Amino acid sequence: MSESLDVNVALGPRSYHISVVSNQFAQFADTLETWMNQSPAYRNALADGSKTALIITDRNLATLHTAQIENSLKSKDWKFETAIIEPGEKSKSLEVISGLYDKLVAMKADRQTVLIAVGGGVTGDAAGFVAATYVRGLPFVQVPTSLLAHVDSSVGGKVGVNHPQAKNLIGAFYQPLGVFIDTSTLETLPVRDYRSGLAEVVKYGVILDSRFFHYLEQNVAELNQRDPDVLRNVIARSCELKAEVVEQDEHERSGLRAILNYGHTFAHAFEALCGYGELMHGEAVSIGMIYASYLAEKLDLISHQETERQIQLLETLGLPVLLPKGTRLDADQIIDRMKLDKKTVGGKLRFVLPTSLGRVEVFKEIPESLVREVLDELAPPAASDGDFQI
Ligand SMILES: NC(=O)c1ccc[n+]([C@@H]2O[C@H](COP(=O)([O-])OP(=O)(O)OC[C@H]3O[C@@H](n4cnc5c(N)ncnc54)[C@H](O)[C@@H]3O)[C@@H](O)[C@H]2O)c1
Ligand SMILES: O=C(O)C(=O)C[C@@H](O)[C@H](O)[C@H](O)COP(=O)(O)O
Ligand SMILES: [Zn+2]
Repeated sequence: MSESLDVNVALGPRSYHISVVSNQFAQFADTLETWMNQSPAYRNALADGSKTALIITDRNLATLHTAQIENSLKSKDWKFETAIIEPGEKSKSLEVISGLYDKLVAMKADRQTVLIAVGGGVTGDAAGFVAATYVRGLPFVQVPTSLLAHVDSSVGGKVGVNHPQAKNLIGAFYQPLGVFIDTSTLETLPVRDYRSGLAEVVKYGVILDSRFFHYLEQNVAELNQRDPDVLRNVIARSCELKAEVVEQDEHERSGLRAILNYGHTFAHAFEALCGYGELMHGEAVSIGMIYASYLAEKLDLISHQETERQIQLLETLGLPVLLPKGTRLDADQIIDRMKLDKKTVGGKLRFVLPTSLGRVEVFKEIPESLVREVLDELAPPAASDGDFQI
């Protein structure tokens, strides 16, 4: 059995652990109780004998890993119910949130009922929003099961749902009590969802760590084969990098946390305009990073060679770097949607752009004409028969 790794997210009274393990779902309930005992807010719950939980999961996970969480809870005499949502981005909606509130009401949940999200980023973001808002806050635990959720969405406390016009427009910052990552979940993850997570991994290399970017370049074959040792390193390093940023700017006030948004200004507009779920989030981020890098080239911030290295790495990991052929989005529409991005101030777009591989900055004064040029020059060609189309 491989050793477990632990990453701490130091946020004062909201500090928590990310536990990276393999084939240790049986230990989940013990780990949960340890975290509760360490938490100033929730240690009394166990002392009061309150061991109730609601598991939120999606239909795919319900027949896979969720049963292992349920078995672990049963072995420690927890009382729980399981709510199942439909898989996919469309579940990040107020309608789904409303159904989950109804479930908590029916259970007569109280402020000590633990909410456990078992699934990918969609489940984690939606469940976290319920946890942040129901009775003004429930103890919340993330059990991420997709690579994207392991390396990004389960860490840092951004929770929420989409508005029909823009991604993640409704939400909160709400940190979990802990994050339980069992890497064995990756064995059942479909390839498209797996690759989607790799896009956020590449993002960390570009924004913060050129050595990590180089490590990814050197380990493409291992990543494509889901080599367990390489994946454990990649998951732990990604969580460490994200934790370091979140610790310094938890609520995205100083601007530092915005660097985690590299590629997302374009990506979120593409996701909303193509229809939620048509492009996976990581696919949109992969494409968005190349648009942003191309914009950075136009501003003489980086060389074309540095964009090419990102393209090469993303493509060898099986990710798209341009919108699918036949996608019909016009520049005005895209710019209009980008203005709903949460980094926008006073109607002016802000972009996270690379200044070298391993470093990005937030730019406030980018002429819209230059953004339009990028959108026009990278616009996808018309589709021919047999092409994947949106
Ligand atoms: N909160 C944040 O900081 C943050 C960060 C990045 C992304 N996100 C959000 O995360 C979402 C994307 O997350 P995602 O890619 O995990 O999407 P997802 O939750 O839709 O999961 C992708 C698919 O994989 C399936 N799946 C997940 N784990 C599985 C497993 N182990 N075996 C088999 N199938 C499995 C799911 O059922 C789903 O069909 C987007 O909504 C994005 O906006 C949030
Ligand atoms: O945690 C963050 O901060 C991020 O920006 C991580 C992103 O990968 C993630 O997609 C996040 O949900 C985007 O946040 P948003 O505030 O732009 O909606
Ligand atoms: Zn993202």
